Amino acid sequence: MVHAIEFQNVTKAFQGSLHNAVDQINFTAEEGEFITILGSSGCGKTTLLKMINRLYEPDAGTIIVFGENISTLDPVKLRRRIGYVIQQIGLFPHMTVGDNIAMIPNLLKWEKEKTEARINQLLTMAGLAPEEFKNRYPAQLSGGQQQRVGLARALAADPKIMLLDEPFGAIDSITRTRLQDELLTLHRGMNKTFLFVTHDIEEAFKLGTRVMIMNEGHILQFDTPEEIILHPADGFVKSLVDSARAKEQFWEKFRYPREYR
Ligand SMILES: Nc1ncnc2c1ncn2[C@@H]1O[C@H](COP(=O)(O)OP(=O)(O)OP(=O)(O)O)[C@@H](O)[C@H]1O
Repeated sequence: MVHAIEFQNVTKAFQGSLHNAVDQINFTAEEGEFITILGSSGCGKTTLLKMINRLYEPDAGTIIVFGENISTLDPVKLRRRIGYVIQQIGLFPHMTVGDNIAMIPNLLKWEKEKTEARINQLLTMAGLAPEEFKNRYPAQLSGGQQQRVGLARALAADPKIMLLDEPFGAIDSITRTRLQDELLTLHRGMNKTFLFVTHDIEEAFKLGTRVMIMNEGHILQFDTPEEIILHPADGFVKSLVDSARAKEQFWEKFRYPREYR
């Protein structure tokens, strides 16, 4: 079976650090999964994600994406096949919303009409009327709208994998809840693999079909939210779950039918 993503004994250390940022990690992610990666600051979440699009190179181990060892691929071409959304959004301020979304299609030399249709489709999907938003500049958008455009841009060339690094971290909680719901709906309509980094346990359990819990460069548990709640792998995971389940909103995730999770 070809996995969407496979990590085989992957290790990454940064100079001057006492322990490995990511230490001998093994896991597989399948097509269509929504995986959330949860852990406290500095546990290696971002490092893990950035190795998938080769913004970081591992010191040891192998990463395989849809059957291909990514170390053998051209990093630039690999990145065009993988959507990437970060907290800081990274929209180009001097480019309109439409041009931001068209960035990868233009690099891939799509026909103008095809790109135009894709911009309209993605903006509509992101809840932004194309005629109203296409020609605006990022500074003329709210934070939540900018994040929607960031998502639309990452989806432009229809990547099979989406890497999302705390995309809603800087957004107020009301907008954040709405964006989470929209992202779930979006994911349901696509057969894409999402890897979503967060340090917010409620967000991780609400969004993830499986949750990867990390600590100090290791994966402590990687399972469905239900399994983690029922059978926490160790004391660390148990205390994490206990701290969250006391809060009412933790249970909101169960609004979502099981077959979608
Ligand atoms: N470019 C870098 N140079 C040196 N050390 C780094 C670099 N990037 C990350 N590290 C270190 O590697 C470890 C893991 O960092 P990483 O950014 O992956 O953590 P994280 O779990 O994403 O944290 P956060 O939630 O704070 O973003 C940390 O100890 C960090 O200080």
